[in-house]
Amino acid sequence: MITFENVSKQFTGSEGTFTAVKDVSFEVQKGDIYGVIGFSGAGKSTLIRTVNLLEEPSSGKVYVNGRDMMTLSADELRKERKKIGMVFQHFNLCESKTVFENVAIPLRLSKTSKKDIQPRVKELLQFVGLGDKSDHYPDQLSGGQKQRVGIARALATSPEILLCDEATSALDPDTTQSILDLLKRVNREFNITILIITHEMQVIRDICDYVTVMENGEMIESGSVFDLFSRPKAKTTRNFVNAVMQDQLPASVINMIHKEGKSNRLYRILFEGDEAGQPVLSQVSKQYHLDFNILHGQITELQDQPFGNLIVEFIGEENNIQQAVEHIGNRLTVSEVNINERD
Ligand SMILES: Nc1ncnc2c1ncn2[C@@H]1O[C@H](COP(=O)(O)OP(=O)(O)OP(=O)(O)O)[C@@H](O)[C@H]1O
Repeated sequence: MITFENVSKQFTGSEGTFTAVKDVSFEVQKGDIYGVIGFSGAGKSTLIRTVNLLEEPSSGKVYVNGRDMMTLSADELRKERKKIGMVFQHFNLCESKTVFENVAIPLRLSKTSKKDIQPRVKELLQFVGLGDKSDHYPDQLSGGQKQRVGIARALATSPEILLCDEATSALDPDTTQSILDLLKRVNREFNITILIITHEMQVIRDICDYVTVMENGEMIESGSVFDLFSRPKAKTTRNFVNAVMQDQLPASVINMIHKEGKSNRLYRILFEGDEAGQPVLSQVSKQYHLDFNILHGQITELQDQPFGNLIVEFIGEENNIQQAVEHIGNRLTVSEVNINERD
């Protein structure tokens, strides 16, 4: 649906040329929610803006529905842009217009007949939960409500793609969650493909199917959200994952282990899908006569599947521990944790 092929973008200013995006290639399939995560300045905004050519790539290509956006005539580009809605971090609402009029803007621009505008806007406001705010002005709304107006406006012309540029970054955690739930409904109910850029790993965890991690303009890691969370490779990715999954032992636990001077073995166990519901630890504990101590971790949901990441200490005979780990490894992902080398 959206293909980035070796996309690079340079900006030239008084201080010379700066490369904001370097050789980025990935594909967003129809119906997916695809996230791009990175710190400030990683090049995310520049990249997302190449999709509707708000920013022209310096080299490489961006295809939308198989069409190279750079080769379109002005008229064709206008038509393609109608199929791409955009949601912004700071909402970009027109403060002097009512909620109704803000949502109607794209309909008026696309010359929708007056009699069709009224029911369409009403339907959109109902969908985003603002059916009673039609005559309000933006300054009478909370941040979350403003973003709902922004989403309704982006959906007005029934786009196939929604681009979200840090759509939740200006919102508090509860409001973020409600906007993410709304974006998920947009995706599921209208089958709209969503490309979202963010610096918040929670956004990736909660709604995305696939993710690309960017750093200094480059893609450093890419894959399904499940794979990236369960097996992050790059250091930056691990830091992002750790921010929401707490998959590293906290210093207090490490200090406690050092203080006790115990040499028992610690293992990281990843539970995925159906396995997350199985009593694996109590089974091996009985079978191999071991005690176990869950030192850290959590069970959460990724892409609508349970996912657990636990750090467990086994206490017992070395031989039994080895057999238990082998047993667990036949069903789950298990690896030894060395507390002296933080991974
Ligand atoms: N029009 C421009 N002219 C010059 N430099 C630019 C321009 N737009 C972006 N940049 C630079 O390109 C780099 C990437 O910016 P970009 O906004 O794409 O990053 P980002 O990952 O979206 O970060 P943020 O979340 O802070 O916007 C930054 O160093 C920025 O200063």
